[in-house]
Amino acid sequence: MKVMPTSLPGVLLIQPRVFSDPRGFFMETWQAHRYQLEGIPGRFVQDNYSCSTRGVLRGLHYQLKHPQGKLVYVLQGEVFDVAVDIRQGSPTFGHWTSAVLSGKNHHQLYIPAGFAHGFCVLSETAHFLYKCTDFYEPGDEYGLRWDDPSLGINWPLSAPQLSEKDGQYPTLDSVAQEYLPVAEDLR
Ligand SMILES: Cc1cn([C@H]2C[C@H](O)[C@@H](COP(=O)(O)OP(=O)(O)O[C@H]3O[C@H](C)C(=O)[C@H](O)[C@H]3O)O2)c(=O)[nH]c1=O
Repeated sequence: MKVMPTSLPGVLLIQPRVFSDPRGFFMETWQAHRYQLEGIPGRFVQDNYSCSTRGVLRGLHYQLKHPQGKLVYVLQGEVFDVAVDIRQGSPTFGHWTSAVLSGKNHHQLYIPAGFAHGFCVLSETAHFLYKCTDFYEPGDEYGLRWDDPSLGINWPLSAPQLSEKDGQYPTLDSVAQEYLPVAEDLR
């Protein structure tokens, strides 16, 4: 397994070891000890699975009371995945990083708690799995506009299919500080 830093400290790109043979392939998608050695927490409490069609964009979402760290990957299809540092006081506040995750490259992205997360689908369908470090709390869902000009994310599409909720989120510069997570080491 190879783990590489990204332009955002704490956000890690993981290339798990894949064992291919004439039957197909085998890979471990998570292993607490090995991932903890690479700085990825061993405490995931919830797995999520979403399926989306080409052109769908889910995000940019974050939580406040129960901020979720996420280990995200694609079983089938291809997505452009984005993490945005929105932690108050962070030196990389307002910066973003991205990775193309697919059922072919098997890459994973670890996104720490306190970051906004989203992805758009580049294939006919994308089966998206992720592990979360905290539980989902219906009243604890917040988000930012996918096309926030102050973020300048280079999405590889221009007219995504959004949920009604995702189409109404504010820009980062219009969100009051108390509605933004605090960097854990600054708590
Ligand atoms: C996230 C979540 C949702 N739900 C229910 C709530 C809704 O009735 C339905 C769809 O939820 P939503 O439209 O928020 O799903 P996504 O747009 O995929 O949201 C996710 O998308 C981005 C990319 C993320 O990183 C977050 O995990 C999450 O915000 O599932 C649950 O029951 N449990 C959950 O953990």
